[in-house]
Amino acid sequence: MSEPSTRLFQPPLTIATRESRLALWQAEHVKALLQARGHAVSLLGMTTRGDQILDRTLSKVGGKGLFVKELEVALEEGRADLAVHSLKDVPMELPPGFVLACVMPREDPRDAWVSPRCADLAALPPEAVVGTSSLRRMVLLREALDRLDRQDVRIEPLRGNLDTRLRKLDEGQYHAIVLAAAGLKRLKLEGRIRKIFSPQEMLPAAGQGALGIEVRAERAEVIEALAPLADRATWWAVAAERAVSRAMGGSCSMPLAAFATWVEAPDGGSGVLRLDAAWGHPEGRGPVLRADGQAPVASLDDADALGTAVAHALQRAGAPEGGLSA
Ligand SMILES: NCc1[nH]cc(CCC(=O)O)c1CC(=O)O
Repeated sequence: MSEPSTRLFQPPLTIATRESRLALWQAEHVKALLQARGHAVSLLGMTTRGDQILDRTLSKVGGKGLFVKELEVALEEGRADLAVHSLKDVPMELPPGFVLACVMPREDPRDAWVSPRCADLAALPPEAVVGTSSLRRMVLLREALDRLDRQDVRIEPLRGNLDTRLRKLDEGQYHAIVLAAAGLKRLKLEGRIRKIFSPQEMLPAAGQGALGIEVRAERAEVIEALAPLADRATWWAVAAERAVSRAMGGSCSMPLAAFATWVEAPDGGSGVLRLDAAWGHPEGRGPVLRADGQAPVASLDDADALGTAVAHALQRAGAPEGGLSA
C-alpha cells in the first residue's frame, strides 16, 4: 500500500532537459525516481544557447543563465512541467514565477584532475598547458601553481560538454584538465580521474555536484510530487553557498568559490554548518581572498544568513561587491 490511486489518473510529468549526455543522465535519473513513485514521466530534449556557444568563455557571452532560459520558456508555455539543472548552472535569482521545487542529494562536490601523463600539478612538464572552463578554477589553479613556483605553466580556457573536453585533452591540446568530479562520476568516467582536489586545495563552486529541480511557482501539484526527492541537508548547504554568490553581487560568472559542510548533521531538524568562501581577481591581481563561518542552521533562512555573513566577511577582506565578474 503506497501511492493513492488518484496518481494513476494524473497526466504524465514532462521533464525539459538539455541534450548533453550529462543533462540527459540527470533527467533520466529524476525520471526513474518519479516513476518509482508511480508517476508517468516523459522527457523533452532541447538545445540551449549555452550549448551552441562553444568558442568563447561563458562569462563573456552572458553567463550560465544561458543554459536554463530555453528550459524556462518550455515550462512557461506548458510544454514541460519541470526542469532538472546542475545547481551550479542555475542563476542566484530565478525569474519571477519560477521556483526551485527541490534540491536533491549531492554527488561528489570536488574538482578532478584528468591527465593521461601527469599525476598532479607538480608533475607537469615545463610550459605545460592546463585546461579549465571556469574563472574560479583558473584563479585557484594559478594560486596553486604560483605556490609551486610554476609561472611557466599556462592555464587555457576549455569549453564544451564533458565528452568534448575529454576529447580535446586526448588530442593533446592540453597536458591536463580540471573539471567537476560529479559529472565524470555520473557518466561512469571516473576511471579518467587521476586525482581529486581536496576542498582546501580547490574550493568548489556554489552548488557543485547538486541537482535542482525548477518549476513554475503556481504548479503546486508538481511541487508536491517532487517533495519526496529533496535532500534537506544538501538543500540547506547549497542555500548557504548560493547566498554567498547572491550577496557578492548576483553574477554567477565571477571567480568565486563557496562550499558548505555539516559539522553536525541536521538530523533532528537542526545542525551546525561550516561555510568556506574564496574570491580571486579574474586577472590574477593580488592574492586569493578567503573567509569562513560556522553557525547553527535549522532552516533555509539560517543557511541564507550564514552565506550572507561569509560574503560580507569576504568583502571586508577586500573582495569588491559585484565580484568583478568578467
Ligand atoms: N559548468 C558546467 C557544469 N555544470 C555542472 C557540471 C558538473 C556536475 C555538477 O557540478 O553537478 C559541469 C561540468 C564541470 O564543471 O566540469
